[in-house]
Amino acid sequence: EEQEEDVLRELRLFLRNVTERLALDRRFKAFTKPVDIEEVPDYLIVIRKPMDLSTLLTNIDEHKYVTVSEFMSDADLIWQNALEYNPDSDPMDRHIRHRACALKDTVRAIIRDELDEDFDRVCEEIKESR
Ligand SMILES: CC(=O)c1nc(NC(=O)[C@H]2CNCCN2)sc1-c1cc(O)cc(O)c1
Repeated sequence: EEQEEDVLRELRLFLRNVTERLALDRRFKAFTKPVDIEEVPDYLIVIRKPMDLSTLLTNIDEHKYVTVSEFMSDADLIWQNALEYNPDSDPMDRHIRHRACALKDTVRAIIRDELDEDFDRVCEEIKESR
């Protein structure tokens, strides 16, 4: 009902704010847009579920997420994919892995510091009721 839509609207505002802050962070430039398959032709062979910060924003606007946990599953794909695609000792691989780990830690720190656990519980209850 109306109260549920108010909660989900507030969730979308929170998730957009988090995602936009990540997209403004220069460390995460490589994660802001889908990997360009022209530039990186083997990417889709290695990475089955591509994800990036602009796609997270599109998903938010399309009401894909009812809980923070669902959002986190997609957000985690970004750094997990980067670690998987860049496993080598190559300096570029190490550079991307370092940024992927920074993204993982930053997302978790923001959620820990800024997500109210009672609000999260209400979202989880809406999800279970659907
Ligand atoms: C996001 C990601 O996972 C990514 N990984 C890369 N790895 C490499 O280039 C390594 C792979 N091993 C051999 C030596 N090169 S480049 C790259 C990337 C960076 C951007 O600025 C935009 C973009 O779309 C993708």
